[in-house]
Amino acid sequence: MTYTGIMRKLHRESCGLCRTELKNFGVTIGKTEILRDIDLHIHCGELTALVGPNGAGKTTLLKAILGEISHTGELSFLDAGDCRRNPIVGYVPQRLEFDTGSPISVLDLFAACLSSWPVCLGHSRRLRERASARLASVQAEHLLDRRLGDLSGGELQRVLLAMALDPNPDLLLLDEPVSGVDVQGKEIFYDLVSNLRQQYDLSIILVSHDWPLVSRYADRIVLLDRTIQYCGTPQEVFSDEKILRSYGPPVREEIDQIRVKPQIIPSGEGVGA
Ligand SMILES: Nc1ncnc2c1ncn2[C@@H]1O[C@H](COP(=O)(O)OP(=O)(O)OP(=O)(O)O)[C@@H](O)[C@H]1O
Repeated sequence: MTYTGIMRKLHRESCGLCRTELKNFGVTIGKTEILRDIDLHIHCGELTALVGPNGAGKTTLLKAILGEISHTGELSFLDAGDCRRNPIVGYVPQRLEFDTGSPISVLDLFAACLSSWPVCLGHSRRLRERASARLASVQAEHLLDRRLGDLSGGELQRVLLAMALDPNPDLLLLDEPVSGVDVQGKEIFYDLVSNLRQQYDLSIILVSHDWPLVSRYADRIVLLDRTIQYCGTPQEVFSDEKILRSYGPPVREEIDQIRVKPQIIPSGEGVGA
């Protein structure tokens, strides 16, 4: 195979070799230990759903991976050539806080993040093309000149997703990215994420309380409560009576519904946490 052929394979299909590794990872804030003993491999082309009760430490884990708060243990990215380095991390927050009456456009937002040139002095053609291409990858090119405050919840999250893909991340973090969005908007968003995972061979961690969506889109589920309680495919999680028992009545009901109307799409076998 030629070099170009290999590169195309690495970048367009899941090579299964690249991974972000968390080893003996923990977070302590003040005297409070919030996370401990997290050992996790997140492979390329894989969507890992992070599920757990309120206060389990899900957001804290994402913040520590992003470097917003300090952690103990190791975080590294291993590429297909076995080179270890810090991962490039993309992040889509639950929501973006901004003044909805502000005249700022989607292009202005890209400009503020991608360039040091003052937004009020206009945008270069190059920046416009770059933002446009990123938006096209999430089917949102038409939103480029729209005012941020005029976007629907689903459209805004797609814009944030496009921004999280620039530069190409090794690991994409999604923190309940569509919690306030209607069912159709949610499906559009997750279909996109699922396609991007394959197209760009992305590793993704998705925090969600939405069991039906998780069962449909995740390759792997990590149950977190201060540390990893369980790690397995959706099929393994939903067929483990012990796990179902320990996840309380509300979750149990949702899971029972999923089992009555199965939505699980079989995925790869490896769960190697
Ligand atoms: N800066 C902080 N100082 C002290 N404790 C904190 C701090 N930030 C978070 N915590 C605590 O850490 C625990 C985990 O919080 P975190 O927000 O990560 O949970 P979560 O799993 O994301 O919860 P939820 O599902 O409700 O969003 C909580 O008990 C929270 O009160």
